[in-house]
Amino acid sequence: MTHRTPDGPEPRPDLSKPVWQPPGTGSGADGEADGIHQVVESPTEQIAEVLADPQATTVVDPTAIDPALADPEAVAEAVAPQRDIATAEGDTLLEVRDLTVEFGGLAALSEVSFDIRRGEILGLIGPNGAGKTTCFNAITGVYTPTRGTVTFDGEPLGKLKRHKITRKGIARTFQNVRLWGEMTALENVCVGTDARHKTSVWGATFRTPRHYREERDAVERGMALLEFVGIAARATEKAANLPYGDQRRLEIARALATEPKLLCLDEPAAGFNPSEKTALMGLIKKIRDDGYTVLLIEHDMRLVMGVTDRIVVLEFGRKIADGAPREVRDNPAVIAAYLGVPDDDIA
Ligand SMILES: Nc1ncnc2c1ncn2[C@@H]1O[C@H](COP(=O)(O)OP(=O)(O)OP(=O)(O)O)[C@@H](O)[C@H]1O
Repeated sequence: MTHRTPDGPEPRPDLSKPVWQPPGTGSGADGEADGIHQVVESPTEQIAEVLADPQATTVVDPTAIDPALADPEAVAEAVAPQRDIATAEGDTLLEVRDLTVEFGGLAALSEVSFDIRRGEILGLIGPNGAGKTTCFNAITGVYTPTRGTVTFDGEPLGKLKRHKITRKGIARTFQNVRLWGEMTALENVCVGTDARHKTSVWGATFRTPRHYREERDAVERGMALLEFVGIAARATEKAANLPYGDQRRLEIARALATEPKLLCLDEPAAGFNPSEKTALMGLIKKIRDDGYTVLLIEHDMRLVMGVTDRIVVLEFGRKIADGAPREVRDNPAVIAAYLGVPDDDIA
């Protein structure tokens, strides 16, 4: 079976079967590969068994699969293996300068500049059509800016393609859920880890020891990620069968699987009820506390005010405010933009 990526026709590996083979059945012709099989231990084997079971679409007990998943600290460590950031927290991670995106004659984004600092949650807000998604798309390589620059971790992103930007450490979720519906939750997350794999096509074809090791690590980290976002019990459920809220969490887990330095969330709470929104706020803070930097587009002001460290406000493609949540909330231009006060009335 060929899986398609949400954005394009790139063929995906078939992960609907266990991602490795039992000892003695490997296609590797030499004993080396079998040697690797023999060091595969539970919990990985147990996860493989669960995945191999065609009836395994029900709730599983993650801690029965891997007792380490009961320890939140161990889970947090597995989710963010690089979280001891070499550069100090608070340094600039992403620099947007004079970013302009035009569609025909329409400027969806005009000369927008802001920074994202390491370890913060930055909110990007604004009324409908303000240019938030366009800004996201220009940062993540979906659109090529008409003018302006985006510098990430000290390097200009220029006209880099999306997958190269992902490899540099920017991951995102989309306004509309984009998952591989026929794949299980765990498989969706394991695909996210592909971005960090070093196995060559040759290595994958001939199933080298490194290939096995990477697949095994992907499954173990995948389970930790699902536990981290709160859906490990649904690991073996097809993504399409998950409740909507869990699908949103799965998207976040899959984005985290690429080990990003910056996680961009495009309206992650869209369609949530108030209690789901509160729970999501907790998750976003937990992600930040685990060492990630987060860029959050969100319509819900309460959520944005409650979770962000700083906020950038756009209106009609231009930045109208930038600051701490309280400053932004009290800014007359922001109030006018949201409440539709005539320009003349703005102090
Ligand atoms: N691919 C495109 N082609 C033409 N116009 C576009 C395109 N993408 C966005 N726009 C226009 O650019 C402007 C900004 O849209 P954008 O989606 O970035 O706003 P937004 O702040 O994310 O809005 P919303 O909150 O409704 O999602 C809008 O006028 C929109 O119609």
